[in-house]
Amino acid sequence: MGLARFVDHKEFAPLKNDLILRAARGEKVERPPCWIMRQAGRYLPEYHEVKNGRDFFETCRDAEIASEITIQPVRRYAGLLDAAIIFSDILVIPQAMGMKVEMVDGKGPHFPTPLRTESELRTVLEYEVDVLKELDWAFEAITLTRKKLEGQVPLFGFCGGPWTLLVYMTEGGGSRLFRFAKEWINKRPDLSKKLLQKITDVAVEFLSQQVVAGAQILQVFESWGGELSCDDFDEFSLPYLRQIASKVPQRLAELGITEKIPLVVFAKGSWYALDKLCDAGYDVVSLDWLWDPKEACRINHGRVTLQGNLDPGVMYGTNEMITKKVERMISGFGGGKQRHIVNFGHGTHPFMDPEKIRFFLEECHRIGSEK
Ligand SMILES: Cc1c2[nH]c(c1CCC(=O)O)Cc1[nH]c(c(CCC(=O)O)c1C)Cc1[nH]c(c(CCC(=O)O)c1C)Cc1[nH]c(c(C)c1CCC(=O)O)C2
Repeated sequence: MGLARFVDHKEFAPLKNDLILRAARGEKVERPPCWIMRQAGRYLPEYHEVKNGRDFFETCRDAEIASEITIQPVRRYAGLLDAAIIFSDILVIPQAMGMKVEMVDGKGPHFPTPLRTESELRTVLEYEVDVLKELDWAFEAITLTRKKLEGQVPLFGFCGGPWTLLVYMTEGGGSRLFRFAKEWINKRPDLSKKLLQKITDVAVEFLSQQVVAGAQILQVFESWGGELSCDDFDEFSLPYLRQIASKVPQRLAELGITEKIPLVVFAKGSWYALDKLCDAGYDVVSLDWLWDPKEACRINHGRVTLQGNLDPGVMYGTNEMITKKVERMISGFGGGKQRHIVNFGHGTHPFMDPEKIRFFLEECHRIGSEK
């Protein structure tokens, strides 16, 4: 068991807006809280200005820059966003596990030596991961961001889901066919599960230490969930997502944090798993835009708070269209006064107009406050 970095939470300013925490707990709220996956990043001119051509992971590792980028959308959309999410990436876990990951401009992540052989995989299994040491920069960025936020909104910590990280580690980057990841789970399910377990152990420690550093709510991004069949999701994703939800509170208690930290899971594309995800130990289940909110609410039956799920592509439309889709979303989730957090069904795109996103947020506030 590693030690904790010492961060005195009393030095953090009191939270002025706890709407998302209340909604995650299932309380009745005055309007649905709003935030957007990838709300920091390439669609914002101020992101490019601060990044200034630097390497992506270098910007993540610089606490000053990462905190500035995290706060940019909160500043630009003053009063419209109800959470910040730390500027980092899901691929920092594979890095902490000893793998090299580069971010290639215009192409996305690239692993020069993906896991293709048993001996390569065993090297990662045997690698002793010191989460506090390998990811110290991430914790430093969280602590600094939390201070700079001055209690305006809660700060999200996050990590990748184990299956999604296995995909990147074996494919070596984004993929269309998932040939190598599918080869691993279908040829060597035993070894695949060992890797998933190792990633899970690192994820539990990483998420818990993010809370020690100052994160107030956590999200697990199982972005490639929908590439698994229903059967395989039950075997290669769900058990590890469940473990994360049950072990993070245990680890937090060991680390002296007794307050309940809301946990969010986003398993993109795994529509067949909604019922099970509502019982997986998370407070919030995030939905992609393929869901009809009414149908999702029917299945959920009030067990968790649902997050989502506007098609991000609506941002390319007219204001009238945005209004119409926001109305449908909020009324679909029952009016937004309970068990709903507004979000997109996936992240922003680099081509989006920041003013459309402002309009979207304003409409969510207006429509979500009605009645
Ligand atoms: C799959 C995944 C990744 N990273 C992430 C996921 C899960 C969410 C999802 O499904 O989209 C998570 C992530 N990545 C980033 C954040 C920051 C916080 C935020 O949401 O604002 C978060 C939460 C920044 C980023 N992560 C990345 C950027 C772009 C970096 C740049 O070129 O400036 C940002 C702002 C790079 C990245 N990182 C990843 C990819 C595939 C890419 C390339 C994306 C692309 O080209 O569109 C892996």
